[in-house]
Amino acid sequence: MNTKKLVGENAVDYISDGMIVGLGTGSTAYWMVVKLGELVKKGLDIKGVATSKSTETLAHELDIPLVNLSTIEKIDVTIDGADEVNPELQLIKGGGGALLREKMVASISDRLIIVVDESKYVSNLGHFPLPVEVVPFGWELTRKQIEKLGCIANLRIVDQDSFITDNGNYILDCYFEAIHNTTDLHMQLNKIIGVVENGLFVNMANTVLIGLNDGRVKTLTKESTSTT
Ligand SMILES: O=C[C@H](O)[C@H](O)[C@H](O)COP(=O)(O)O
Repeated sequence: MNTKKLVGENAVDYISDGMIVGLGTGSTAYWMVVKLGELVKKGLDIKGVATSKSTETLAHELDIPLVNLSTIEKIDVTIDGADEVNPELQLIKGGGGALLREKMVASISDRLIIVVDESKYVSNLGHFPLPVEVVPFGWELTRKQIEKLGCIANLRIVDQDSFITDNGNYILDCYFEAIHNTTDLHMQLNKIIGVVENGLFVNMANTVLIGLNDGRVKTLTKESTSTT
């Protein structure tokens, strides 16, 4: 069972004609974008806003019309993946390095819908290392400041080189044993000079769709839970 495909495709039910849609990044959001491309070919009239260069490329390949974030004031719905989700619908994102653009898009979205497989649903955030985007200048100093908050922060390396985000920055993957006060940590991290943004999404998601191994999809909102 490809639960990422299951839940990604399921999420397009939240999209309708005339909407501006935030297009998430990653291997789960991918399936939503592909399905949306099929619907656009059949006549669905929407405009997308990409959360990364890779999603922008995919949307172009699928002929999904895009608008630039700078030209709009609000997005009707954004559908995106996550690396961890807790029962309060708080998230860790940025495993693919797209957290800054994802957070900018989410911040002007009327509704943020998160699509994950069941392995991502956890009681406490923090087992997955928290990605923090930092400017390359003086990054070792920034790392020291971040580590004072109680973690080990590793520079993300890909193919033996520093990973560079779409915005030209580095990612520090921060290993906290567990993250209990997400609001405080979010604020403390973003106060450090040199930090651009962190991967904690607090009070942003409205709905989480979880693809279950038995082929069903669980829908979580702050008020209710249902499985279909
Ligand atoms: O930077 C990447 C994004 O936050 C992704 O949405 C997140 O890492 C989940 O990706 P995936 O669906 O590939 O596990």
